[in-house]
Amino acid sequence: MSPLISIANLNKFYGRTKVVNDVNLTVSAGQILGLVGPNGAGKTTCLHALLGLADYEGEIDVLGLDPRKQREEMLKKVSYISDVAVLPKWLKVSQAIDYMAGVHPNFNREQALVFLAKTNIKHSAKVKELSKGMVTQLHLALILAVDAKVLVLDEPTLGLDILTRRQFYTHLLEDFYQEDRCIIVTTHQIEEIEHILTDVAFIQNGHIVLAESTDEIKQRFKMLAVTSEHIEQAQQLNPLYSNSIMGVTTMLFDGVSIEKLSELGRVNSPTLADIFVGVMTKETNS
Ligand SMILES: Nc1ncnc2c1ncn2[C@@H]1O[C@H](COP(=O)(O)OP(=O)(O)OP(=O)(O)O)[C@@H](O)[C@H]1O
Repeated sequence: MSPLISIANLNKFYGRTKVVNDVNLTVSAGQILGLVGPNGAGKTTCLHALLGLADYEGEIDVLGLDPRKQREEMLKKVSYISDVAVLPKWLKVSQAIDYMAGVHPNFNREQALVFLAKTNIKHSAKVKELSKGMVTQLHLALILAVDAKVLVLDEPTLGLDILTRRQFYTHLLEDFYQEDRCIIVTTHQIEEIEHILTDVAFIQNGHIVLAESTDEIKQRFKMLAVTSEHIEQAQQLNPLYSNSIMGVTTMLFDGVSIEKLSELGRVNSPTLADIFVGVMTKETNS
């Protein structure tokens, strides 16, 4: 089955500065890809290219369409929540729903109402009367009720409290995710979305430094709590990073067998955040 999104040799310059550097990525049905990178790495720029919001060099195919030339057609099947999502302050919740039902051919009013019923948002309320989290929930209700094959989320939970952030990702899985759809999500709170991701791409300085399924990544990387007498031996296996706190040294390894590491201490599975720090540290030092 061909991917729903295919990005090939994507480059983007602002003036003379290259901010996206030869990015290649595919996302297939059923995948939830986390695009993770430090500030200014190029995540939003990649997403804007994908949505036809920014010009670029390279080839992007979304659902068989070219975002530059067939944007209107593409947006019938693609939903997007950006980190700067705003809704007009004077708009009533009921008007927002009517508006979406009027303009979007694939908007499902019933689904939006079901979603809103799970919140404290009143239909008669104006956007200016809602808290920041409620505005995001309203936005989410509107977007998730669009029958889209592709959902693009750029820091969707920015400014929300931890309970609302958790709720957001639970709703995403329960109310949107299906095997025939895909999601691309960027976030700095990688630990909060780790459990929902099927795939991860780490990006630094516009360049993809690691792109794999979360299963493969968990196989590849191992965390070792090294016993003191084995620290030198462990160093020789080239850890991505080494950290000593209160007399315990932990090291992150890429591609070293569990058997070998077990001889040197206790082996654990690192979190994606650990791996991200390790890979970024290695890239910065190399
Ligand atoms: N309109 C613009 N004009 C000039 N440079 C820009 C513009 N938009 C983004 N950039 C630059 O492109 C680079 C990538 O920015 P981008 O917003 O894609 O990063 P990001 O990974 O999304 O960052 P963050 O996590 O901070 O949101 C940055 O160096 C930024 O300064």
